[in-house]
Amino acid sequence: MSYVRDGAEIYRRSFATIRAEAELGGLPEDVARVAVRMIHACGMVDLVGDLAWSPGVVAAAGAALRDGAPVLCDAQMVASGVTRKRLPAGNDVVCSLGDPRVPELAERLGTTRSAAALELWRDRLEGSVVAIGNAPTALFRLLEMIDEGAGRPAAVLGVPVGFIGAAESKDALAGRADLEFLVVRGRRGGSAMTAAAINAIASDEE
Ligand SMILES: C/C1=C2N=C(/C=C3N=C(/C(C)=C4\N[C@@](C)([C@@H]5N=C1[C@](C)(CCC(=O)O)[C@H]5CC(=O)O)[C@@](C)(CC(=O)O)[C@@H]4CCC(=O)O)[C@@](C)(CC(=O)O)[C@@H]\3CCC(=O)O)C(C)(C)[C@@H]/2CCC(=O)O
Repeated sequence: MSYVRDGAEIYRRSFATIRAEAELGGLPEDVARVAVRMIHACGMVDLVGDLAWSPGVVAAAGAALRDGAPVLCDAQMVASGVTRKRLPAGNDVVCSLGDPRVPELAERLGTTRSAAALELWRDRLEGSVVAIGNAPTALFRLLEMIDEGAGRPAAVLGVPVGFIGAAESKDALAGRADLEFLVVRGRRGGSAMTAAAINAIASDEE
């Protein structure tokens, strides 16, 4: 059978197709580069219309990563998708969802495990890069924690997917003047897209 077998060539053609088909013209260059990689992860060139961002988000997240900030992820699927060799400072990629304390925390706090797991981020939140790709409750809880005085991340990529709370949690993030953020408005999102955004910000290489 005839098909492309060269990984680098597949990537080159994919990115060229996305740049030809997606309407990237209205995006700042740094956000466009992130959008291309997010589209690459989900195959939906119309994703651009759902993106919302604060003007400094890519620069802030990139600078934080170069300074060694950890990447705090809501789901292991997000953490697994981050390409470690793209990270500029051997950054820690943290997902606390599997910590043995989390089920009891969730029970006590009356919330999901995804939201409860953020309690274990408290000492690392300040200056971090937060990547939420699955759980709307984690994004809601992050905003509550920041309002309660927890550390302020350098940037928040808020891309949870789904039907219950996903759009609302991302609207809440996009309404924040005090945070650098990138969101995909509406129901679309997911771990792969979120990891792709981190990978784009972490390195200029395609
Ligand atoms: C309500 C939840 C949603 N999960 C979605 C989609 C996917 N989730 C997968 C997997 C394997 C996991 N999801 C959990 C995070 C689990 N999912 C939830 C919760 C019940 C609540 C989260 C919330 O509403 O904020 C959540 C459990 C919790 O108590 O927090 C997961 C921890 C469940 C588990 O396996 O224990 C697990 C994450 C594992 C990890 O990576 O660390 C899917 C792969 C579903 C599947 O198995 O088929 C899929 C992945 C989507 C993605 O790209 O990330 C929704 C649709 C996001 C949904 C939330 C919104 C809704 O409208 O329902």
